Formats: sequence, structure tokens, C-alpha cells
Amino acid sequence: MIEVQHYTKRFGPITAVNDLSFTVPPGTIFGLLGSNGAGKTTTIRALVGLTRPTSGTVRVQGFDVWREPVQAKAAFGYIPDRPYLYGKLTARELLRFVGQLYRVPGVEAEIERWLAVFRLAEFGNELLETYSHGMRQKVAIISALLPDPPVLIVDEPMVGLDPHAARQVRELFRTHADRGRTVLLTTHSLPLAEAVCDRIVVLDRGKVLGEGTMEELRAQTGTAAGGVDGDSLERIFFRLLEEEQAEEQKRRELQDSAPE
Ligand SMILES: Nc1ncnc2c1ncn2[C@@H]1O[C@H](COP(=O)(O)OP(=O)(O)OP(=O)(O)O)[C@@H](O)[C@H]1O
Repeated sequence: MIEVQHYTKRFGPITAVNDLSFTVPPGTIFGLLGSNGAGKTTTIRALVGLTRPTSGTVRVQGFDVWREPVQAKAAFGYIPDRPYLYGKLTARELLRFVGQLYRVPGVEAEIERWLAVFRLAEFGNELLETYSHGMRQKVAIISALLPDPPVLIVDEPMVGLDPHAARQVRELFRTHADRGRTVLLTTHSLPLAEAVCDRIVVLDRGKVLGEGTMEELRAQTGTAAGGVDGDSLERIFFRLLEEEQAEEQKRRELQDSAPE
């Protein structure tokens, strides 16, 4: 379970996220979408305790990430978009280290199972600094999943993965959620979000433009009728952005016409 309530983050004059609220119940895959600079990574960084909210609260499994960081951090796995891995360790050494930190039962067998899933078993004793970007991404994914966390938080999961691994990761997220766990991901891939997410929030410049299931977003944007892109998430996404731009234009005109 993830609960974000009135989360706002400012960097000096820039409001990166403005009054964001959403809840992700267990069993759900939740997608955080938005253009560049929309505030997705800032939200993820708050969820994993890397940045302090200017105001509002962020809870994971009921624990406030800033007030109860140890309990909150024990409850989630995090896959960053650019994972940092200790280059002087082998994949097996790193995964053993993670397994011991989280006291994973039967850790050796679990590590071998995961390495086999991602076709990394034969490279498991090589130093991570020799791994390709995609191989490192796979090790980061295994590190997050090894403790079988109740909550999985993922920033741009598919970058650098080959098509086979990308499909596997999609299926892993689905399985994880279907086992009653919570998955939150950000992505620029609208087809991916449409294929895997149960609920979606669309952000733009720190503001929420829309939130809900695909059905709810279709209803909100009136995009259920056919057309070239049909009722795809791409169509919904651009409709939300167009509506926001029209609103902003109206606000500017009102401001300009207001008496001094
Ligand atoms: N440490 C920081 N200092 C100042 N401004 C920041 C900082 N981190 C983020 N921002 C600003 O906050 C806004 C949101 O950035 P964020 O990285 O959350 O966007 P994003 O949705 O993840 O974008 P992208 O899709 O490009 O990764 C941007 O205007 C960015 O410049």
C-alpha cells in the first residue's frame, strides 16, 4: 500500500510537484506518467526517502517515509532508472549481500533461481563493472525483488532491456501485484503503461491532469470514440495535455484583461 497525501515539493522558485494525492492499494500496478520535468522522479524520490517533502505526507505500508524511515524502507524494493551497483562485487556477491540485509530465507537457491530467470547464471561470478547496461539493470531488478517486498517502486523499468527481458519484467510486475503486492512505476512508454497498469496518474509540470483506470480516463477525456488511435492511452494523454494548455491560455487571457 502506498499513500501520498497533498505532497508538494519546491526547489527554490520551482514547484516540481504541487498537491499530489493518490493511493495504491495492494494487488495494483499504478503508473505515474508525464512529460519531461512533470515531477515523476521527484515523487519517486520522496517515496523512497531520498528527498524530503516541502509539505504533505508519503506513506509506504502505513509508515511515514520521513518519520519512520527504517520500517518504510524495509517494506519496499526500489529499482532506480540509473542503478548504482558496486562494480567491484560480482552479481552473486551483491545479491548475497542484499539477501543477508533483508534476511531472505533460502537465499542461495533464490539467487540461483533469479539469475537463471534473467539468463545471468553464467556471468554471476563476473565483476559488475564488466556488465553491460542491460545486465546491470537486470541485477538491479533482482536486488529489488529478492526480498519479495510488499511494495515495489520502479523508475523507468524497461530502459536498456532487450525485448525478451522487457516482457519478462512486465510479467513479473503482474505476478507480484497478483500476489497481493503493490507496484508503482513511472514510464514514458504509453503502450507499456496501458498494457500493465491498473490505474494511472498523468502529471504535467507538477500538477495532476487526470487519474484513474483506463475506463475512467476515457470517460474524463471523452476519448472513447474510434479515430486513428482509437481510445488508446496515447490519445487520452494528449487530450489531457491539450485541455491543460487551453485552461492555461484562458487563465493568461483573464489575467491580461484584469484591471490594474
Ligand atoms: N534537485 C533539484 N533541484 C532543482 N530543481 C529540480 C531538482 N530535481 C528536480 N527539479 C525540477 O523539478 C521538476 C520535475 O523534475 P523531475 O525530475 O521530477 O521530472 P520527471 O517527470 O522525472 O522528468 P523526466 O521524464 O524528464 O525524467 C523539473 O522542473 C526539474 O528541473
